[in-house]
Amino acid sequence: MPRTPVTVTVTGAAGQIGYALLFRIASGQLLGPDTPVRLKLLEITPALKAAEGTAMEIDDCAFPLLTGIDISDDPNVAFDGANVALLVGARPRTKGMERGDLLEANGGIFKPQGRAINDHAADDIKVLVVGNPANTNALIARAAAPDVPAERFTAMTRLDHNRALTQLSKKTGAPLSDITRLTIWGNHSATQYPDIFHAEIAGKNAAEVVNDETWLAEEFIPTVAKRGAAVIEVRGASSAASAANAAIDHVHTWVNGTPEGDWTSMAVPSDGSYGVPEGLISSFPVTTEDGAYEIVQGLELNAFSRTRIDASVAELAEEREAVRGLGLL
Ligand SMILES: NC(=O)C1=CN([C@@H]2O[C@H](COP(=O)(O)OP(=O)(O)OC[C@H]3O[C@@H](n4cnc5c(N)ncnc54)[C@H](O)[C@@H]3O)[C@@H](O)[C@H]2O)C=CC1
Ligand SMILES: O=C([O-])CC(=O)C(=O)O
Repeated sequence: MPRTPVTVTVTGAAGQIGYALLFRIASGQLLGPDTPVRLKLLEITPALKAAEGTAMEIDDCAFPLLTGIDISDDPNVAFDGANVALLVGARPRTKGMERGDLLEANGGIFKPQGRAINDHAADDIKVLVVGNPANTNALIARAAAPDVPAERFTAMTRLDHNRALTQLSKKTGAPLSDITRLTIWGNHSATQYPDIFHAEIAGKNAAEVVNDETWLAEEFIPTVAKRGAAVIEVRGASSAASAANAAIDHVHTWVNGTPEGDWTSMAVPSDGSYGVPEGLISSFPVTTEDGAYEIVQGLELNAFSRTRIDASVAELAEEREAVRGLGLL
């Protein structure tokens, strides 16, 4: 018997991430090969035609799992009945900007969308915020949705996680499949902290395998943290297909679970774990099972890690104050 379709709402559907994301969702890569999908696309009015063009192409793929596509410029319509919401629509940064520079331009998008999710989404709604500054935009959306459990609002640090996996694999020569328990802590910004002290390579401690503190501090961490800017510099536009890939990974893991013995990185509302003030949407190591996630508990943090996590969390607290000042919380 065919399963009930899952409604997936994607904002910014006509943008570059949207173009790399929608076909993969419709093909079953987001939720799995047995789950039919209904797509709902949200765009601003001037971009509706471009979204329609993308929808025509999706139709032309004849994806067996896709049961329909609706397009709207009204968040109340686009989030109606949504089980999964991917909030991608926002302005990307350009050369020379930090993601935090987008707070004012993009923050205003997420309050009405949070409200629309509150009023119209399905009871089991799961939200992933991709649009930058992702953590604080998720905070804004969450604050506008008081009837939705706070933990359903998450932001994306999976791209950072994937970037860190590849850098570690290149340094050690270990295959990606041997690397587990890597963590991105904090903000999706240049202050983020990619942590290999608890990571394992084929079961051995990754920091001990690397055994090179200079590489860790001067190459690995800045390369991962500034990778978005490096891509903008070289490509002339911000990461799109890799961001779409990470969004697929984030939701797929949330819905389908982390492998035994491993975890992933997700920015989620803090419950006070690891001294991160409650409510801030900060990246943590998380495990997932049956569509729910839990922050991994009990990791010991050395002074090197503690200082970096504190710096990134302090930035999140500053961003929260800034959007409070803008009347967005
Ligand atoms: N968290 C992460 O790891 C990453 C986040 N990003 C962020 O994702 C966002 C989107 O990036 P791109 O697709 O490259 O940008 P883009 O400019 O190609 O597309 C953005 C789309 O959003 C639409 N949009 C704007 N306001 C909207 C609203 N109120 N409702 C619905 N749609 C709206 C625009 O019309 C446009 O089609 C940017 O903020 C970018 O910085 C990008 C890469 C990674
Ligand atoms: O850096 C940017 O502006 C886009 C982004 O978030 C990333 O690539 O990580």
